[in-house]
Amino acid sequence: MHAPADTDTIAIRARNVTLSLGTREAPVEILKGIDLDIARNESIAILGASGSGKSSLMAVLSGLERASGGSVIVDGIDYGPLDEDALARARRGRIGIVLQAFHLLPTMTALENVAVPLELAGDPDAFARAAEELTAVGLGHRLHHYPAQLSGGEQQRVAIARGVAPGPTIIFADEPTGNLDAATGAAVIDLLFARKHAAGATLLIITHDPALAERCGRIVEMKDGRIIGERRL
Ligand SMILES: Nc1ncnc2c1ncn2[C@@H]1O[C@H](COP(=O)(O)OP(=O)(O)OP(=O)(O)O)[C@@H](O)[C@H]1O
Repeated sequence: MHAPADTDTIAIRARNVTLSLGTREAPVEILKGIDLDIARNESIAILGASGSGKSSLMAVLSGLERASGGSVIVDGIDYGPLDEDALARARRGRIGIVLQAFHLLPTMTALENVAVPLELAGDPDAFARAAEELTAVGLGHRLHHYPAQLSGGEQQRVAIARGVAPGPTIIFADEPTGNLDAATGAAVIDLLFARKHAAGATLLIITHDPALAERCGRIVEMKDGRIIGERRL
């Protein structure tokens, strides 16, 4: 495994990435040859209609799903030759994922939702670190509340704290404002960008909200498993 020369500037490099799911008899081609370079510290929005392949692309770039073809190099590490354990190690501490708030575990408090993944990753100060991160997203007074006791915006802030707490170099956010009203969504995005800047991380946001996409420095548009356009702001 060798690092390409431009590891210093490129966070993610995807080359001719394909993804086929479904069965062997009836494969469904979901990603159809994606080429994408994402620079370090960049903020990039992947915009596209429902079913265009945005979440699938995020899954492949974040190492949750393996590409069927092509190559994915993240932080200079080629995912291709890695076995499951090596891939999990490569993701740990490097990739932060902010999902929609409903993915919080309902039986755990806000603090536990953030701390337990840190603890599982071997952080000896998991609870202190989690409390710090929740305080940074304005939830220092809600540490022991369960998700059902929090508003939608507060739950999304817990999801941000959970994604950002391990100090990732790349943050992936899938529809982070999906279930929020416009004002709450804008506040959540302010917070996501603030945490991105504090961490000096690269940020990739999946959305079908053009207003959210405009907050990023670069917008890539997908349709039917392909990138069909891009613009820089
Ligand atoms: N496991 C699977 N098997 C077969 N097809 C799948 C599978 N997972 C996703 N798909 C299909 O792949 C396509 C892309 O899905 P994906 O979730 O990546 O789109 P998306 O752009 O993120 O959509 P949305 O905005 O609705 O979340 C869809 O047509 C979906 O039905």
